[in-house]
Amino acid sequence: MAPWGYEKDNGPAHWHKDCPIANGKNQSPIDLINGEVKYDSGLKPLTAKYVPFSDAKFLNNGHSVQFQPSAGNGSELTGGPLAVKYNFEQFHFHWGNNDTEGSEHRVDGKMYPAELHFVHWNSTNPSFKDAVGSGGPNGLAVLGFFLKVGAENAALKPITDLIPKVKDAGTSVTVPSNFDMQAILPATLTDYYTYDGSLTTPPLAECVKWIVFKQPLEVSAAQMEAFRSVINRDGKPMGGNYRPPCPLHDRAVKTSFK
Ligand SMILES: NS(=O)(=O)c1c(F)cccc1F
Ligand SMILES: [Zn+2]
Repeated sequence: MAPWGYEKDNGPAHWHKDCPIANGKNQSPIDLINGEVKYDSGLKPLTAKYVPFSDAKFLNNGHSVQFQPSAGNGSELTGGPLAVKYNFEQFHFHWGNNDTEGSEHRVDGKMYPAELHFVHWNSTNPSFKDAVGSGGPNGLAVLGFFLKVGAENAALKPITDLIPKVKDAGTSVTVPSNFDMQAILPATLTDYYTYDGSLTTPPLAECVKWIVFKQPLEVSAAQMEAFRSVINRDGKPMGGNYRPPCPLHDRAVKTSFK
């Protein structure tokens, strides 16, 4: 099989051949159906403490554009449904070729134009890779933010301004050290959905505590167009790099809000 992607010949319907867990019972993303979620008053806000990175790259890996520090720097996530501290690993995006599609998670069947994932790994493991393979839903904690078109996002502008420099697959650029990742996040990380799931790309490991925020972030139309100019490994627009929703099976989706 050609390396996995999102085209007809290598897209989500093919992934099960190399990753049989694709048909597992804890797969992501899912459709977050408000009539089926359950409020949990024990779910407190998340706390993200992000320290500016002196050496980080922004890269086009052929299926997303990704902010990737060269090493950890004490940036961490705690609180919410998490029992321990999680180390920041990377953030990346999924988006569509028009404003009616692009997000991985959906809310009552509605897709947003894009979704931003902040990936963290359980600090009781020696590395990100070990956390992915650690078994069970506590290896990674991924924060999901929906993006909708509106005002320009000043916190994301240093990143979206770099997109033209990573238009082609396999290219990367150094991110200025004064980039303030913390500024991307809302001041309080309160209203979210949380459930046990998987990576949404191969290897699709069922190792993720998903935390998807109810309130979308805004980006400008120009910032959305920047994403839509990115090219994938086959020389086609990368837009459409989202997996469709997977069956919930007997999982519960909890909310921190009523
Ligand atoms: N999309 S996702 O956030 O599940 C994800 C990860 F967490 C880790 C690696 C790749 C990837 F795509
Ligand atoms: Zn993702």
